[in-house]
Amino acid sequence: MKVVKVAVGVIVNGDEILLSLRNPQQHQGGKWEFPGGKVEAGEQTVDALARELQEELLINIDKTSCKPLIRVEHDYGDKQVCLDVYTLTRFEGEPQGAEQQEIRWVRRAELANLKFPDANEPILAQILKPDFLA
Ligand SMILES: Nc1nc2c([nH]c(=O)n2[C@H]2C[C@H](O)[C@@H](COP(=O)(O)OP(=O)(O)OP(=O)(O)O)O2)c(=O)[nH]1
Ligand SMILES: [Mg+2]
Repeated sequence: MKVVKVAVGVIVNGDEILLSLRNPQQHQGGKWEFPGGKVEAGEQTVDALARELQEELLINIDKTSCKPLIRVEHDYGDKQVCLDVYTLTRFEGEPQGAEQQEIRWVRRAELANLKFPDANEPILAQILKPDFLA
């Protein structure tokens, strides 16, 4: 099966992280996600991340503030994904759910109470480490 390469952004503001609710008709619909999307052929991952965050949230990120956090490979059975996850702290514009999706700033300690796709487990573990972003 072909692996879908995905650029994912953990957008951090102090102790809060920006989440986006996947639309019900999408793969893994109805679950919270870190915004991002598929990397196109020939595209650099951070460029894909910037493009996706512009499309989904109408923000312009500072690519130099993007730091690799973790790579997660996960097989959903119907779909295999490789998530390249970056933290970022600097962007311009006020985030909006440009694709009619709900968005929400959530404190790190609250993340454990929300439903995420299975692939996100190791990402959440990284974010919940005491030295995250230290
Ligand atoms: N963005 C994002 N995708 C995730 C996360 N966790 C996870 O398993 N995924 C999966 C779900 C999808 O199969 C894939 C991302 O695809 P996507 O649907 O967001 O791609 P896209 O934004 O380019 O959207 P589309 O135009 O294809 O609908 O990665 C996550 O935290 N964020
Ligand atoms: Mg997306």
